[in-house]
Amino acid sequence: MSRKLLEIENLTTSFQIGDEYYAAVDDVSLTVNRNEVLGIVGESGSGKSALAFSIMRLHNRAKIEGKIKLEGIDLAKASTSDLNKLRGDKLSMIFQDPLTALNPLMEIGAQINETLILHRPKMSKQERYDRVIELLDLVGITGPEYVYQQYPHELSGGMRQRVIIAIAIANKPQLLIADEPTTALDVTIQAQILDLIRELRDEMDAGIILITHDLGVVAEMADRVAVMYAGQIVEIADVHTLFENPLHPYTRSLLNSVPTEGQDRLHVIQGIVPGLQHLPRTGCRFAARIPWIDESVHEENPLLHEVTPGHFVRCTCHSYFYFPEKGKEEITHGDT
Ligand SMILES: Nc1ncnc2c1ncn2[C@@H]1O[C@H](COP(=O)(O)OP(=O)(O)OP(=O)(O)O)[C@@H](O)[C@H]1O
Repeated sequence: MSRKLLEIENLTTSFQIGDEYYAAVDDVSLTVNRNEVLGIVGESGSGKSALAFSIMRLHNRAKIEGKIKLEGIDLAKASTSDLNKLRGDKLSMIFQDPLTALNPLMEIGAQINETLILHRPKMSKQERYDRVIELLDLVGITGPEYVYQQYPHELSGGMRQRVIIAIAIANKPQLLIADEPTTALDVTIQAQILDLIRELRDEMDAGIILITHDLGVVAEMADRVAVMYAGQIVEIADVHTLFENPLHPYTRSLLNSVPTEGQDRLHVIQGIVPGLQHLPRTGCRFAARIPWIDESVHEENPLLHEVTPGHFVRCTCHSYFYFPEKGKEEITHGDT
């Protein structure tokens, strides 16, 4: 069986603002294998959630171009009824905000039960009840029989997030997308949830897309990492290579803005990701945020280059990049 689970080819997702369409995901191609966690990192507004929502086909007014093949089925072209069959079954997502993702008026057990009724209609009532209890237990909720009858507001944030995960994994998805699954949680709960996601990958041979701002989480969890900036992937590599030898100025700036022991000064990335209407659409999109780098070193139409097997970086400017705090004589690839 092929290890490739998801193959995204030249995906562009655009939103209409006024009379124009603007791409929030711009010509993205990537693969997720079975039993693999692909981390996606980037600042707010870089297009990570837009990519996740495109894979789930949850945008109702976006224009989607390109291919999103899940085990050969092109989700970009799938009908609503086919998507309804796939979502919550082969394909699942853990959303950022556990409170808004749950129905406040419905008991926890009934909410998990719903997805079983929808996708496993042949299960008996007793089998479904047993499965819900099993799922609550699996996500580390103690007293599952009691929690079954509780309402979302009666649970802590960490427990609600576990319920969301129980719903997402109820039907053993092949692809699980986790969008900032632990942002709202304290550190101990965060570690437990991440362990759980790792177990899922191994037990279900699932592919996982983990979207996060937190580079520590990525370092710990991901097998490969894609760095997104302004709707594009600017670097992709296995996790070890990305942290040991980051090349793109954006990746290096992100890594260099994380405090480490013995570091006297942090690099602050200048500016912010521009809004959709103001994104540069030609040239190196990161150029404006590294104005001390000579314009001539950017490619006119930056492409992803494979620098070593499996390590891709966009634009040739990485060869000339240095941190202003360190000075030009410090140019060495990956010296963060
Ligand atoms: N439905 C929409 N209509 C118009 N613009 C949108 C829509 N959804 C997202 N955008 C824009 O697309 C760009 C990418 O947004 P997205 O939410 O994907 O970023 P992100 O990297 O996930 O950020 P965050 O980490 O804050 O969730 C932003 O400029 C955002 O304002």
